Amino acid sequence: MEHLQEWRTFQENLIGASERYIFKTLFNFSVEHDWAIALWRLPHQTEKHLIIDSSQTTKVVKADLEELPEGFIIAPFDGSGANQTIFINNDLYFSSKEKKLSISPALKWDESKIQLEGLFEKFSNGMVKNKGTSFYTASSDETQSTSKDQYIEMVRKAVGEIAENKFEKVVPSKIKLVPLDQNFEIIEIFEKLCEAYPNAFISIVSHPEIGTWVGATPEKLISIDKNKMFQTISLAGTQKIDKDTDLREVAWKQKEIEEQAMVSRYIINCFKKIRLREFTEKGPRTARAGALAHLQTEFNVDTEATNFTQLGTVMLDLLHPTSAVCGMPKEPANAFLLKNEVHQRAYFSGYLGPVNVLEESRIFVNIRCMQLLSDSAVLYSGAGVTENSDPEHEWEETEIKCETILRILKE
Ligand SMILES: C=C(O[C@@H]1C=C(C(=O)O)C=C[C@H]1O)C(=O)O
Repeated sequence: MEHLQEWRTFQENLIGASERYIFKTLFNFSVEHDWAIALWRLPHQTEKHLIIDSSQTTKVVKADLEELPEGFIIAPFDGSGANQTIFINNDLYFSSKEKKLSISPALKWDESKIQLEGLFEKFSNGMVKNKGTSFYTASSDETQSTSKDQYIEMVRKAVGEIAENKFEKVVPSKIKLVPLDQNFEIIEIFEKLCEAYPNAFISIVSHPEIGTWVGATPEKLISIDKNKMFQTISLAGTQKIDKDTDLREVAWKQKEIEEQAMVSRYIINCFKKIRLREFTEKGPRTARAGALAHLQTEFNVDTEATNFTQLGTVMLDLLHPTSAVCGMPKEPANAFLLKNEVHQRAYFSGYLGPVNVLEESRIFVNIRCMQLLSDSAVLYSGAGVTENSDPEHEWEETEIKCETILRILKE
């Protein structure tokens, strides 16, 4: 009974507190206790979700959406390397809509009570008011930005190998090291990203093992909604647009049209592999991602009508990494990247998102993102190279893609 009263007071305090204060307290408390955190906002929504895994263990998982409990998944670009697919279990869940913290029924009340006592206290004392928000910083080997010459050389080499028919498309990436402002405040960055990019998936993953990744991605990998509808998209082709550009007026060149068609073809091939014919295809149409426009085609499947309940898991396995971030065919393009990219992609161009939260799974490609080090950030971006690529133009494209995050850091 005593606990119940404490819990009620705590929930009442939450209602009176600001969203930022709540996020900050939950981050600081989690980092003090080695708990993992994921904070996100879905495209076209205002509700923000935060989950905490209080197990103090790193959960390495297989991306099996039907088997996994409620939580948040983050997978690297290359699962055969040093980085692994990690799951953040939903032990504690906070929604900005309900302004309520819920404890997973799987957590035993007595045990969690001991852990949460400090949190109750922290909240009522307003102990974090004058402190910045803490986050994990994993060590990173990346100490140098990719130079323009380096990148252009890599694109030239890629065009050469495409001319030799080694592959059709490849997506070389680069990194950009940026010092962090002394007053860097991660929650403020999150809020600004949410505001600037209403149709992106905004997220922060902060985990003792993998550090902190922040992103504003326009690219859905797969989703399964409450009605068991499956969706994936092909997103590629890039051009800069103004704030008030009418998307219907945006024209595309042959290079971009072909580049995006390749991604669609890749998705349809995945459907073919599993003999699934009952999908609908919508597009391509122009989609906005901040100051950029992309070409996008939507693919939808009713998994109940087709009696294919594991479609999400099967497609996740087949699709990743798609030709939007790796290349086509996958194997030779991937071999090119392994050989020619100097940096580790780690979780860049991997995937991430909530799994089975409120009966939905929404997984996105981790692009337009950065990894946070203690006093700097590593930004990542790539550009699709085909036989018609102009190296200088591709470099410019990677610069503009970095701007998605960079302009918010500079604000
Ligand atoms: C690889 C990135 O973006 C991908 C590549 C695109 C392209 O080559 O035109 C467009 C959208 C994304 O699928 C990135 O943002 O880093």
